Amino acid sequence: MTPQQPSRLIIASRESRLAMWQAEHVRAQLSLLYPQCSIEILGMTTRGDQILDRALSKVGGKGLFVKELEVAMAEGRADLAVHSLKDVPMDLPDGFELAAVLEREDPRDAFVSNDYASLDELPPGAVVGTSSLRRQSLIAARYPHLVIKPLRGNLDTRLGKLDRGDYAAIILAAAGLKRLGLPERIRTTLTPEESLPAAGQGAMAIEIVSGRTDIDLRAVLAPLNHAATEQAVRAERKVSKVFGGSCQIPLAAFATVVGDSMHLTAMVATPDGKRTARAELSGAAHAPEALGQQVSDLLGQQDAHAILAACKVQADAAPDV
Ligand SMILES: NCc1[nH]cc(CCC(=O)O)c1CC(=O)O
Repeated sequence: MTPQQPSRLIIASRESRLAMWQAEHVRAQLSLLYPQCSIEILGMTTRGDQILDRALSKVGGKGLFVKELEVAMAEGRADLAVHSLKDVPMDLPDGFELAAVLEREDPRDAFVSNDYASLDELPPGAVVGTSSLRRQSLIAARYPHLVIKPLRGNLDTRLGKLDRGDYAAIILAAAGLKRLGLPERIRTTLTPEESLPAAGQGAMAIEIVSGRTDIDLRAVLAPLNHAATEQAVRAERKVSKVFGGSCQIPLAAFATVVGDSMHLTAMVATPDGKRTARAELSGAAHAPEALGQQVSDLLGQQDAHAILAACKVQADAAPDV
C-alpha cells in the first residue's frame, strides 16, 4: 500500500543545537521523500534542559527530555518528535510509539581535552567532567587517581565549561560532536572495549502518537528506518529494560549487526567501578529482544542483582549534584 502523502508535518524538537540539527536532518529526508509536503520544526525547551544543577539520575531520568514533546504531539501541535534514542525511556507512555530508528552515527565515547591526548595522559588529581554514571564508573575503575566532577548541559555548554578551564578533560558522545561539525574536538575515541557505549548511543528515533486515523504516519516514516540499527538498538534497549531502564545505574549495552547475525555486549557496574558484570553473545539479528534477554540472564548469573543493590546504596549516599 502506498502511504498517504502528507501535506503538512510538524516536527517537535528540543532547542539545543544538536537536537535542531537532528530535526533538520529528518526534515531534509522527509522533504526528499515528500516534496509537496510543507514541513516545519517546532522548537521547545524541556525540563531536562532547564534543570542543570542536579544529576539527571536524581531528578527523574530520561523522560525529562521527551515529555514536553509528547504533550505537543498529544495536543496536535506536532506530528512527530525527533530524539536522541539514548534519551528515550525504555517504556513510552501509553499512546506513543517509535515509528523509525535512523542509521546510527559513531556510537563511541570521545575523550575531549585542550591539554591532553588521552585518559592515560592525565596526571593524578586531574578533573574529568561527566554526569553519566556509566562513564563515571568506567573512569573510577581504570583511573582511580582521577577526580570525576559532574557536567550537565547541552554540548555547547559542556564544551564551554571545558574551555573555561573547569575540567582537564570531558567525555562526550562522538556522535554529537560529529553531527555538530566539531570532529576536531575529539582527541581520542574510546573503543567499545575501553568504554562500552550506552544503549542507543549515536542513534536517532522518531516518536509519534499511536493510532492516528487521519494519516498512516508509520507508513510515511517507514522509509527513514534503518533495519540494522533498529535491530541493534532493540537488543540494547532490552538489556536496559531488564535492569530498570533509566539513568540510575551504570549500564552499557552495545550491539553490532552483520547480515543476519548480531553480537551484543552488555555491562552493569557500581558507580565506584569496583564491581562489574559483563556478558556477550551472538544471535539472530531478527530476534533482538531474545538476545537482549539472554545477555541479561548471563549478567544476572554474574551477580548483577547484587551490583544493582550496591548501586542503590551508593546513589542514596551520593551528594545531590
Ligand atoms: N545524554 C545526553 C546526550 N544524548 C545524546 C547525546 C549525544 C548523541 C547520541 O548519543 O546520539 C548526548 C550527549 C552525550 O552523551 O555526550
